[in-house]
Amino acid sequence: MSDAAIRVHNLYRYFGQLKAVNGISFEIPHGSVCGFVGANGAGKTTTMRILASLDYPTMGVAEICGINVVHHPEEIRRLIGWMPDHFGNYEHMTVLEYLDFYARAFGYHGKERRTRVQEVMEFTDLIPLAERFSNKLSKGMTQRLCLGRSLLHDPQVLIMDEPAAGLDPKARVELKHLIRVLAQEGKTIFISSHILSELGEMCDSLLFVNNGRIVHHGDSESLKQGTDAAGGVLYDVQVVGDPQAVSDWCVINPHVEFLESRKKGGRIRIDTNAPEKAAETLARMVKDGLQVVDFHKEQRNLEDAFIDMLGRIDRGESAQPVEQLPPEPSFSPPAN
Ligand SMILES: Nc1ncnc2c1ncn2[C@@H]1O[C@H](COP(=O)(O)OP(=O)(O)OP(=O)(O)O)[C@@H](O)[C@H]1O
Repeated sequence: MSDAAIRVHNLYRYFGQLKAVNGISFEIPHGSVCGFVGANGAGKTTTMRILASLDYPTMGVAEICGINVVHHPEEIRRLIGWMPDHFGNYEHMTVLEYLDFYARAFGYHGKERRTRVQEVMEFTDLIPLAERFSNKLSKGMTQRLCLGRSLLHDPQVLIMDEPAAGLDPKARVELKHLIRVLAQEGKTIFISSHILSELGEMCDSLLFVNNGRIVHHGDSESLKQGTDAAGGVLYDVQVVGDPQAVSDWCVINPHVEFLESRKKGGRIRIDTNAPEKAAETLARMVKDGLQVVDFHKEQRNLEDAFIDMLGRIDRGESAQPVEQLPPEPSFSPPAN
């Protein structure tokens, strides 16, 4: 048995001929924040719904804290907080009534119920909105209400499907702050989003999915510092004196290409990822008389790195889907 908070092993979900989830495997350790990224239709919601025990896989295993989501859905619903991408709220029900209703549904009574609702409203800053009708909230307030609802039973694992979609920048910052606080409290958070730069900031790891398969699982740095489409690495070089010296030097040196001028030097491309090659290039520059004051790998943003990776996969080049693990026994969903 795995001690991961979330474990998915060779998971498949077919809708007729469509392979929405096509053999994915990953583990997310306790207390970490993992971003789930992919284009529209990549299979994120389907995977999350299976983890939330709202759908059955065609084949494979999904576990939360070592508990199988298909075999023990009731236990899973105690362990997880589920924040769907769309959620319904009720007309003529205030924020307070709404949360109180769900607290009852979770089985809380009397003082304990009032305390839970109060704590959640404080955390999500909903107290000033307690008497507001829940269907008359802004998108940001609605998301805070949805987060509050998912936290009522103090779940260990939070599964959030596109929580930042449609939020203005201020509401996004507020949501990010709440997620950070929850992470500091030790909750495991699995969050999907299209806003890659924000995910990179708040996640310990990123899981990229494409056409139902995992294409990258690692931290955002490893993705941003990857190679370009042809395997080269980009560097920023700054020199004292004439910046033209950098481009002149590149013309007569193999394996190095000058890409564009910068105020104090230029942007160059070294045609291999090997660090020795970078060290050798820098040493040669200095030996040839360039007064180099800065020489560093260019940081690409996550969007560019992701698009680049998808391009390579489409062309059948270097990046490959993460290796598939041997299958575990499949099962048939219960008949009910
Ligand atoms: N109940 C269903 N019946 C048939 N096809 C479905 C069903 N649910 C999802 N799909 C299809 O499965 C694929 C994956 O959908 P999914 O919603 O998981 O993607 P996603 O990555 O969450 O996309 P988005 O970012 O647009 O929400 C899509 O092609 C979708 O149309």
